[in-house]
Amino acid sequence: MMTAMFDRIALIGIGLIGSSIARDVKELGLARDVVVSTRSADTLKRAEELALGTAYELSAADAVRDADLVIVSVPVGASEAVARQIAPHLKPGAIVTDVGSTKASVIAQMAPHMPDNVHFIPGHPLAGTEKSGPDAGFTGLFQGRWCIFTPLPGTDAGALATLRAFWGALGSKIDEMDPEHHDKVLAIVSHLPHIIAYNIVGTADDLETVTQSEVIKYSASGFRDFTRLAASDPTMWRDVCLHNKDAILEMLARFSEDLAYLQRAIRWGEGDKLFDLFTRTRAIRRSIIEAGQDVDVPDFGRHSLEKKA
Ligand SMILES: NC(=O)C1=CN([C@@H]2O[C@H](COP(=O)(O)OP(=O)(O)OC[C@H]3O[C@@H](n4cnc5c(N)ncnc54)[C@H](O)[C@@H]3O)[C@@H](O)[C@H]2O)C=CC1
Ligand SMILES: O=C(O)C(=O)Cc1ccc(O)cc1
Repeated sequence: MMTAMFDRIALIGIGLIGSSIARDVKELGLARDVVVSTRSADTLKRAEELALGTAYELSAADAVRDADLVIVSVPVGASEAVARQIAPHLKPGAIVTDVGSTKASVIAQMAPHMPDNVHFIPGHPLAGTEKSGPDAGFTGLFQGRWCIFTPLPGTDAGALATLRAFWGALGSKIDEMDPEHHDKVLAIVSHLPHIIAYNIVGTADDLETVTQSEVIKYSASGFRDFTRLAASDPTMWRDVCLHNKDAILEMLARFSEDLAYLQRAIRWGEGDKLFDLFTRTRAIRRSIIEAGQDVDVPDFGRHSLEKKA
C-alpha cells in the first residue's frame, strides 16, 4: 500500500471506469476518503454494497466539497450538466479531471464553468471493455495502458505533475496531445471500429435469407469479435458519435472511399490489388505486436495491482 496521495477524491459517475478507478484507489491506498456520486439511487446503492468508496452522495455538488481530486466518469454528453452542478462547490486548488472518450467537446462543455481557482485537466484512459456499470470494473484495468491528457494552455505544471503521478500509480503510461488531434486519433483507432461493429452486426440482424439463429450458430470468430464491440454501452457510444462528429465523419468518408476501392477490386477480380492491401495491413498487426500493444480485452489487466513487479 502506498501513502495517500490525496486526502479526498470525489468520483462522479461510478460505472466501468469510475468503479475501476475506485477499486485501484482502495487497493493502493491513494486517498484517505473516496466520495462516490452518481445520478441514480440504485447505482449509488450498488456502489455502496461493493464498498467502492468511503462516502456516497446522490448530489454531485455535495460530493465535491473538500475534494482535492474530482474525477468525472460519465457519458461525454453529460459533461456540461455535471460541470454546472459541481462548479460552485469545488475546493480552491482542487484538480478536476475526466475520462471521456472525446476531448474537444468535453472541454467546450466543462471549461467555461470551471472557476479560476481550480485546475481543470481533461484526460482519457485508453482502457476499457464492452461492459458498463459498477459491477463491470476491476482492479488493474489501467495497468500498462495509455492515459492521454489534453491540457489547456497555461495549465499549472504542479497540478499536471500530480495528475500524472496519480495515473502513473494506477500503472498507466502517459501522453499529452492537443484535444483536436486526440479526437482524430481516437476516431480512427476506437470510434470507427465500434461504428463498423455496430453496423456489421446490424446488417447481419437485418438479413432475410440468412436467419438470426444461423448467424448465432455459425458465427466465426471474426464475427464474434465484432459482436463484442457491438455490445458496448448504447448511451456512451451515442454520445461519442454525437460529440466527435467532425472527426468521425472525416474518417468514415475515408473509410467509405477505401471500401469502394475494395468493392471494385472484388467485382473486377483484381486479385493483385486485394493481395497488396492485405499484405500492407498484415504489417500493421505485426507492428502492434512488436510494440507490445496486443492486449486482448478478455485477459488484460485482471491481475491484482499488488502483484505488479
Ligand atoms: N467503457 C469504456 O471502455 C471506456 C469509457 N470511457 C469513457 O468513460 C466515461 C464513462 O464510461 P463508463 O464508465 O464505461 O460508463 P458506465 O455506463 O459504466 O458508467 C457511467 C456512469 O455515469 C453515471 N451518469 C450518467 N449520467 C450522469 C449524470 N448526468 N450525472 C452523474 N452521473 C451520471 C451513471 O450512473 C454511471 O454511474 C465515458 O465518458 C466514456 O466515454 C473511457 C475509456 C474507456
Ligand atoms: O472494449 C474495447 O475494445 C475498447 O476499445 C474499450 C474502450 C472504449 C472507449 C474508449 O474511449 C477507450 C477504450
